[in-house]
Amino acid sequence: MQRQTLHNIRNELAKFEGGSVDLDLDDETGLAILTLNNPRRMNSMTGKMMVDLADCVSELTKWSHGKGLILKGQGGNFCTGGDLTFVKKALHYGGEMAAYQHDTLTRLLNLPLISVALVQGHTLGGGAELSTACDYRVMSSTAKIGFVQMKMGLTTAWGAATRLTRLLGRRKAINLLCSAKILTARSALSEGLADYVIPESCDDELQETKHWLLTNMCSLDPDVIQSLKRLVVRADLRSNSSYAP
Ligand SMILES: CCCC(=O)SCCNC(=O)CCNC(=O)[C@H](O)C(C)(C)COP(=O)(O)OP(=O)(O)OC[C@H]1O[C@@H](n2cnc3c(N)ncnc32)[C@H](O)[C@@H]1OP(=O)(O)O
Repeated sequence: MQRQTLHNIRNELAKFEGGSVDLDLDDETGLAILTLNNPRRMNSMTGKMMVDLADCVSELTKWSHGKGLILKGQGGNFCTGGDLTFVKKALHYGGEMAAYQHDTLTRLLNLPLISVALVQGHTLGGGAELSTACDYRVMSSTAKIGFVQMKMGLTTAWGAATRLTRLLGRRKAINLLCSAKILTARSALSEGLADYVIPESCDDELQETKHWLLTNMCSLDPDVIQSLKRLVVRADLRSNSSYAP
């Protein structure tokens, strides 16, 4: 999509205020924390949050010290999708909103950083879609995740049908999308949607996720990690021509 068109959509989305998306970069560990911050509405996304997320992703592309990224929600839930008060007001703008999110989430997935969604509490609809824009999903033992859009008569609009099919294959993707079932962390792990379930006894899930990422995949130099991730992205893009919604 043309930059000018995205710029115009951005100006419209920015009018729908509420919440924020906050970025914290730690040069020492090489880990960035990206926080969806609208806890009163379970971190569901307003137009302004979509714009914030796009800006954070742009900032992350320039972070030379970076190795990994953790995407999380504030206050115990990951994200329950679009903020329904905003979505109802912006229904006429659904196509543009989808195109904007699609561009941002493709850029997020293709960042030269190893990304993990820390899935806690409720992760529904667009929230489940967001989690698939990370390389990995670490889940709290009590978290639940579901692509529930079809219950509202909607399809996935933020690119998850494509990403889920790549992750799990056609049969599982169709099953999750068309049943709208909500998976526990254990079921998500056995389906291959989650990569690690944090033990119930853990009292600091963010710290545990940082440890999981640093010890498993981010122990090397940032230059090496960024180069390897770029190679994987290039290989992926070569074998699949586009990320459609
Ligand atoms: C545009 C992309 C496609 C989409 O993402 S469509 C949206 C898909 N998401 C959903 O359908 C989730 C809607 N929410 C729910 O079903 C329930 O809130 C949920 C997550 C099961 C939690 O239930 P409970 O534990 O009983 O809590 P609750 O309902 O009282 O929620 C607490 C407060 O959070 C609010 N909330 C949760 N999800 C929201 C959303 N997506 N948009 C706007 N507000 C949302 C909810 O309205 C409530 O606020 P309040 O206390 O009534 O002011």
